[in-house]
Amino acid sequence: MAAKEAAASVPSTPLLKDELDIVIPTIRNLDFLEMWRPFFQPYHLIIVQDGDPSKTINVPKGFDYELYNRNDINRILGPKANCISFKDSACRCFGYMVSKKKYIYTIDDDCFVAKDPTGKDINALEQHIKNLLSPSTPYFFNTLYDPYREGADFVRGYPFSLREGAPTAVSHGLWLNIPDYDAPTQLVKPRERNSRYVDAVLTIPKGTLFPMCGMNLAFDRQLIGPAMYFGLMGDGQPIGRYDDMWAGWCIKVICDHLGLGVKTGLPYIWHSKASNPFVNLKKEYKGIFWQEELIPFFQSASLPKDCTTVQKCYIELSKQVKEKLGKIDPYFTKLADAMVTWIEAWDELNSAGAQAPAPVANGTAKK
Ligand SMILES: O=c1ccn([C@@H]2O[C@H](COP(=O)(O)OP(=O)(O)O[C@H]3O[C@@H](CO)[C@H](O)[C@H]3O)[C@@H](O)[C@H]2O)c(=O)[nH]1
Ligand SMILES: [Mn+2]
Repeated sequence: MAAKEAAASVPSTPLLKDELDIVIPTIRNLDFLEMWRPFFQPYHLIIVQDGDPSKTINVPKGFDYELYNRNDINRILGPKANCISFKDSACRCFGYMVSKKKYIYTIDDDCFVAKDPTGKDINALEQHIKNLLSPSTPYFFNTLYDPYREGADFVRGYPFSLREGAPTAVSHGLWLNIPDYDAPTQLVKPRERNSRYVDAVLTIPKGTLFPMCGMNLAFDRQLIGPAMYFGLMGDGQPIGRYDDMWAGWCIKVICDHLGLGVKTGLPYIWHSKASNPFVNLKKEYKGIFWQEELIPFFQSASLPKDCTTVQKCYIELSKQVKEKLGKIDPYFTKLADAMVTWIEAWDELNSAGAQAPAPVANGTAKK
């Protein structure tokens, strides 16, 4: 292909430029954005500042963003703000709620641009968009992985009636360098680094749960946004670092019920900072034994046919959480109530004609 033709084939406008927000939870600084600038600059950022709201977070020049700290969250949500975690990366879900876009990409501030085996910088956002814009295959496993990818297809024996696939709701990316291990594994393998680049995108089959990591995650906010609640974690809560796990179990049950797909695999980011395993152990401790009861709950959870919207599914799930998990610990009764508060707040902010949140102290709300 001649250079001129090649240049013409590259879309001049980045994909979904005005339909996607990038949500970043932070207690640190945002210098990591410099490395992402070529890929992120065209997009609008929603920064959720955790911790001390009086601290000023400096956003590198040239980025279009809005920033919310705890005072903003309290001001916008009022009493409902108690469903948004404090001093935990779970706070990021506030960004999903205030966004007005169809798609969300969320990334941690210690995640950098990784290189593929050829040494080329990976545009993680572009790959997530490709994952979200192509169908998933939750009903029948394609052994040649993503059949919609250039140079692949459905293999012999794949039912033609299923080749249209299902709409993709979630794209779950992975990490080179520091893998997302739990504290016990971090303690046993402190020097383990992930150097294995697997060039594949897989649909997680219907009926199978997975441990969703919020570090490098994209989703279709219109298809599954109201279920992407990251729970009650951090300050004042008996558990931490199960924010994304909780959300992942809830969204997978709902995606399976609504016929939506969840993909995992490419893209990779470079995860640079290993959080403290001893601090993590304290945060995770209860989750490590609770999850032995949580997983069977989600595996057997079923939603009635009249749950035809994400909100209805989520409210029904919260009822089952209260009824079946409340006996494990009062925390789950509190969490079930917070799930309802989250949906109420979501609907308040996202109902037709809802007022956009007032401009924020640190940033320049662009809405
Ligand atoms: O109290 C806090 C702590 C952190 N953040 C911001 O959240 C992300 C992740 O923080 P960090 O990189 O320190 O933690 P990890 O252990 O690597 O996080 C992964 O584990 C899960 C924790 O729930 C989560 O899925 C992953 O993110 C950074 O951007 C911090 O600045 C915060 O907002 N509040
Ligand atoms: Mn990290």
